Amino acid sequence: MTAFHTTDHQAFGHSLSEQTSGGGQASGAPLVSIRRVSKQFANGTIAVRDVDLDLGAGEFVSLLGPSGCGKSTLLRMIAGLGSPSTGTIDWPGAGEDKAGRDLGFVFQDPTLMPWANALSNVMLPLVLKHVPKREAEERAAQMLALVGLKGFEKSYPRELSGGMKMRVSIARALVMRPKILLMDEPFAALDEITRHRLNDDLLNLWWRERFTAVFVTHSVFESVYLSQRIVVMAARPGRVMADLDVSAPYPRDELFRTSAEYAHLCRLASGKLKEAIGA
Ligand SMILES: Nc1ncnc2c1ncn2[C@@H]1O[C@H](COP(=O)(O)OP(=O)(O)OP(=O)(O)O)[C@@H](O)[C@H]1O
Repeated sequence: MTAFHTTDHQAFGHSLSEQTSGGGQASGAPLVSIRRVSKQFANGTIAVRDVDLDLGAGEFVSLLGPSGCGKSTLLRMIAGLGSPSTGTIDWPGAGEDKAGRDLGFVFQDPTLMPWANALSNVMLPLVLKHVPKREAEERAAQMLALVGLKGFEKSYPRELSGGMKMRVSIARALVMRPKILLMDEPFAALDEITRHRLNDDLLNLWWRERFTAVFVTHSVFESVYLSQRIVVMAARPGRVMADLDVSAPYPRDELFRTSAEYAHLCRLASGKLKEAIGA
């Protein structure tokens, strides 16, 4: 597990502490290293400016900020879906070849193929990599079981609830066992109970599989519940305002969600977000 420079969290127990470097410096070689990245679109909008961030292997990081602060733009650039106007995004362990950038992406919309059942949807990345059919079926079925959809392999997207469709989407993103899972507000359209359940199951999955998770959200509550680190962003131009270390231990569950510590952490993160919005 990656360790971070912290200021006060030992002294205050359950607290948020700010990274002293301001650049999110993980110890050891980071999985992804973002340096002075800016993105200006053709219409002149500066979506992000001068972002410095390291993403360490195995950590759970949220990008938290108001609408328009560049969270999605940053996530998409990490995924290679669009390049920075200036600055660099490196994968130190992956070499020059982009194929070494081993990632899965989950969008807010599950984007499933409506004509294919759950198993076939999850098999898609394996089929594209020419994995033999039998093996692809087995791996996709295992992944569906891991996201809690055993027994729904033959179901079509129209037969699944919003939460179940999102589970299929996560299974599809994880079926190649990527090192990093990038998620762009994956649960924003779901009701609160379903969202809580998916948060819990995502954490269990992350704990078990040890991928790096980067989670874009507007929600202070969701970011505190899930993350080891919260990168708070501000808009116009999109930039990083704070990099917070969430000290609460895992596993996190319903007890944590209803605890005074969680409420306290949410208050602190909310304060940081307000500062960012006011900046
Ligand atoms: N393709 C594009 N062309 C021009 N401007 C864009 C494009 N994509 C995003 N933007 C602008 O860049 C800024 C950042 O957008 P982005 O979607 O990254 O923010 P966000 O924090 O993810 O917002 P939200 O939470 O609403 O999804 C916004 O002002 C947006 O309008």
